[in-house]
Amino acid sequence: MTEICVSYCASEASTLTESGSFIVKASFLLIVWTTTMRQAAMEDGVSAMLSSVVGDVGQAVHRNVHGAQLLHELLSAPWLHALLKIYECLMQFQRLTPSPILPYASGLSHEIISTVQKIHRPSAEARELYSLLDSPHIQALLSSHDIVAQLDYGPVLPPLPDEMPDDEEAMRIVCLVKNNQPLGATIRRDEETGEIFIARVIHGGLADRSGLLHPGDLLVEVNGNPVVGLEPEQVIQILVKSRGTILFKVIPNAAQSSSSLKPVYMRAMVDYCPLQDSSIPCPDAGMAFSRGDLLEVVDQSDGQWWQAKKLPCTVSCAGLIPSASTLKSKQREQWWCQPLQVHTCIRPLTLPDEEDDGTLADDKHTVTDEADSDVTDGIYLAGFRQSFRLWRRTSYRRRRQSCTSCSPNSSALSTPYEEVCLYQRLPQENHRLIVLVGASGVGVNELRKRLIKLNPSIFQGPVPHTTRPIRPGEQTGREYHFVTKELFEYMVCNHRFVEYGEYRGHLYGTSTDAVDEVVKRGRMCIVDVEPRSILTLRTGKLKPYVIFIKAPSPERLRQTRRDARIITSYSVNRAFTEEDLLEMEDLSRLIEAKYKQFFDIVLVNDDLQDACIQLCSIIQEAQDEPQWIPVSWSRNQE
Ligand SMILES: Nc1ncnc2c1ncn2[C@@H]1O[C@H](COP(=O)(O)OP(=O)(O)OP(=O)(O)O)[C@@H](O)[C@H]1O
Repeated sequence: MTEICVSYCASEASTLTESGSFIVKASFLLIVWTTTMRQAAMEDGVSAMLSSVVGDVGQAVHRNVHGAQLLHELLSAPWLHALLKIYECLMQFQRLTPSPILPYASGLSHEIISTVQKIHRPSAEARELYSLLDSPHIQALLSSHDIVAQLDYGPVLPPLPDEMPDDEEAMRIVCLVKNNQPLGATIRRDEETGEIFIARVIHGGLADRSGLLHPGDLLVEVNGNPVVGLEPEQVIQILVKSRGTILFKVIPNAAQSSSSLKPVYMRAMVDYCPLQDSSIPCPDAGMAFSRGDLLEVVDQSDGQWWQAKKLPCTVSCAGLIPSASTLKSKQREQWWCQPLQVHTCIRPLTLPDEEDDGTLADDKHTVTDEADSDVTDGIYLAGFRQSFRLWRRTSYRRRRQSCTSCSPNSSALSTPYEEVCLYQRLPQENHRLIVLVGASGVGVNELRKRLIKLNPSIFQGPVPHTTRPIRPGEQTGREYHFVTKELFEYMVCNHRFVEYGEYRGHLYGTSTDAVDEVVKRGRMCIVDVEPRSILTLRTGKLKPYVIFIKAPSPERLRQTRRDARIITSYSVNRAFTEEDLLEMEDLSRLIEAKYKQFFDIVLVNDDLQDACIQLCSIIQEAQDEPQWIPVSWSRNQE
């Protein structure tokens, strides 16, 4: 069965059933009229008033007044005249119905009796009033009055018979007024019977808001044209050609479910564009999204196509998106079509690095493995040593060259959506792990260092591990955890490192234990990792909050980094070259494109001072304000 989007424009007006009784759903127009012309109706009748307005509007049509034609068609519609006749009957009925002045006269009588009783020296009239009201006859009379006054004597319409004969199906007539909004419904044709059905109603669209059209409703007529046997495209043509109002005759779907669906929140882990998807039932109703977008999925009743809105939401109407299983099968298809990629990123630990042999290092600027200043307020800033940073820098480059396809989103098995929920950290809970990622040289370490220096009793970095020999003045557990190569390799085998690598024959790494240690001490742990390591850190226990440090615009990058210095494996503290800046911009773009679904926020490192202030307030919000986290993190705390 093909499904097609009803893309003409309409709005709800009224509906009638043809089985004797009527349901009147007054349009906005009628509501306005009833309030403004109620008084006029008492005297002249609304029908007469409508005729005179139609005459006036007719003159406006002759004068080519903008919109007058549409209004004239609307006001001349037979259904509106019929509706107003019904309204007049109801008004007349209301006028003839006596209405009580007081619905509860007995209450007033009791109030008067108790007031008179309290008078110190009652007058003769007061005494007479008291005996009158207190007499059983008057009390019985008032009580009978109240019973009658409180009864509703409105006309009771007979209910629809439960079991209607087959030849007398309840037909719903839905009258809609064309405007510039899409109807928000799709139709499909049953290939066996040729019948046209409403396939789906888009949440928040006009059809949904009218409450008159539902999935499964059988479309019988459109503007008086029987549609059985027509192709969906032909039905659409009728709709496109119609002007003013559109009349649908539908047989409601008896099995309609009235259950209100609870929205589910998902983070998109893949990109999707409905215009490039030939399998979507209606591309016009589709909603594009990209990785990292937060989606409010309002309808999952169809296993293949869900309905969702993008948050923060600016439109009331939902869009069609592929369900998780539909996206997964698409991913699998794509994966099989990809050319085979040989991954070269897996290298033995002991393989010497071409950049690591030391012969390339500038003799004048030998790397000494010293940090600018290791100590602040008597507290050591761990993780800022040059060798450790250089290992990160070289491993970055190597991976980038050799393994551009090795990203989470290229995997056929990656989850297309991640269910999320709002999480508010309680004061007694551990702080969330703060993860900074960014292109090499963009300023991740600078920002991290400034943050820790600002308040070392709150912010702290994990102490890295290394196999390089301890030097005089160093302490294990302060600059590094100095361990043997065997122990390091044992930890690697046991997945105890967030990331690790080799630099000039020595191994360096950040262990999960070191991160835990900071968190357990009640501090806020700030780590700077390669983007691919985010995956290792994404656990319910650490609840990482990932901040992507982004390079500013090319002009601002050149302006702000004019006096900045970087360390490379060739030299320490040299100025940025044009090549460095181009590489940084390129890498920044690449990282964002590949990993943005894991970022909680993006911070542009333009002016250093401003970036630092922003970082502080971002971290405070991350810890104290409600944030979206994967549902699995709130369930398990492993
Ligand atoms: N916004 C900025 N304005 C000016 N200079 C900056 C800014 N941010 C960082 N810098 C400077 O740029 C240089 C490189 O920054 P940093 O050492 O933090 O890089 P990084 O991102 O940690 O890269 P790597 O991990 O390769 O060392 C430093 O000298 C730093 O002071």
